Amino acid sequence: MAYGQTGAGKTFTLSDIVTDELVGTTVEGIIPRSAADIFLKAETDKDHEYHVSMSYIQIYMEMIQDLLRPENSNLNIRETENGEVYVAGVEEIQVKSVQDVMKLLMIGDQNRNFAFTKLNAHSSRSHTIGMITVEKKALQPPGLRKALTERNRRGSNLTMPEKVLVGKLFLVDLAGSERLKRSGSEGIRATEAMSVNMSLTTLGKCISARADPMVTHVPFRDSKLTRLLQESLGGNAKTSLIVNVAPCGEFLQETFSSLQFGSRAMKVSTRAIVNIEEEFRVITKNLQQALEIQDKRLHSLEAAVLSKEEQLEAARLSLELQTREVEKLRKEQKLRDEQVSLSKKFLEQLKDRDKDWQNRLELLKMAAKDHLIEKVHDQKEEAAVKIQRAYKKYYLNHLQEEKRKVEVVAGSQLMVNSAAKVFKSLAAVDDYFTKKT
Ligand SMILES: Nc1ncnc2c1ncn2[C@@H]1O[C@H](COP(=O)(O)OP(=O)(O)OP(=O)(O)O)[C@@H](O)[C@H]1O
Repeated sequence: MAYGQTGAGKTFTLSDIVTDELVGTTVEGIIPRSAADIFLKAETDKDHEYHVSMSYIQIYMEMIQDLLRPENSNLNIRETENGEVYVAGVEEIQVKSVQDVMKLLMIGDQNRNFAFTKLNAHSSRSHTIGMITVEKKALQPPGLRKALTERNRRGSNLTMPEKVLVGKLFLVDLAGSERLKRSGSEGIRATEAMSVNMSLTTLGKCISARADPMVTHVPFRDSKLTRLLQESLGGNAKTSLIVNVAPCGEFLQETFSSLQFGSRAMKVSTRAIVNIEEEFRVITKNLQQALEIQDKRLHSLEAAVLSKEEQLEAARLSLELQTREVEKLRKEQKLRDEQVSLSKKFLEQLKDRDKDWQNRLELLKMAAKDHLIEKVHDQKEEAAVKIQRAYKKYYLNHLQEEKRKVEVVAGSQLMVNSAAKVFKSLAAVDDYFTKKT
């Protein structure tokens, strides 16, 4: 971390690579040197695998901007469950060489200058923080890797969690620490200067608090800078503070306060421990797999629930239809019952009427019978009379005829006697019929 007034050489110390072509020497800042150290170590260590990534941000007026993705201009600081502070959503780019690191620094500085030109501000008004994360993982012995591959081929899904060392290097180029009065700022410049002042003052307070074992509260949360550097200021970290001072007498006051700041910082002791974590990629992969399985289960459960809901809905509809049908049938049955009851009543009435009619019919029959008998009797008698008359007429005619014949044959006595007998019998018949009529 480089502290000092503007122009005192903080950026030069941290990131510049200056080549003196006349003498043929190159002076490199701390960042290129640190990166070179890291990559040299990674290259020569054959027992471990290294993964190096880099982020580059600036804090301007208490806003965190990602210099590798400048559109992310107001990032938030978050804390993990372990109390590790990090910038949420910051771009982390893998780097494989010092050149990669310097290229990203250059891109970040260009974005920073572009942003400041747009704001008509000076780059010394912001703190820049380059973060290099190194993950060191022990390589798996080839035999173990082979055995694992073999087991997985047979259907297992084994991923052996590996222990990795994780280290973070914060390279902090603080904003110029000159006094507000000297910067002679007004308006937005004054606000910028106050913001820088506030964060540097908070940094001083945190360092003082850390340096004093009697003080328990350290105001890390008072500024974004101290919040982010919380671990570096006396926590689980190794911290180096470079105080840059200008050699001119003109800046005596600034030089004095910068040295005071440095001397306070010297009292702060840090305690670094090795950060061993399970490799997050393996954990992520395992979690991802577990998540996918859960997702699938969830989907199938959702589908099952959906199908059950559909079945339930169908059953509910069917029940509703059946209930309506039953209700309809019940009403129809009620109507039918009413009709049956009415029909029964009507039938009873009909029966009564039928009885009545039967009686009447009987009476009529009897009357008709009597009438018929009477009529038949009359007709019989009438017919008998008619027959008697017809007989009488016939016998009379016959007798007349016989008489005439007798008269014709009157010559014989026998005939006369016979005739007399006939006349006698005829007279008897005539008498009989005459009596009858
Ligand atoms: N030790 C040095 N040798 C040669 N040149 C230097 C040295 N220190 C600083 N300079 C030069 O001084 C100028 C200002 O330095 P630099 O930009 O590093 O200051 P700074 O403290 O980072 O300022 P700011 O706060 O504005 O960022 C640069 O041109 C730089 O090259």
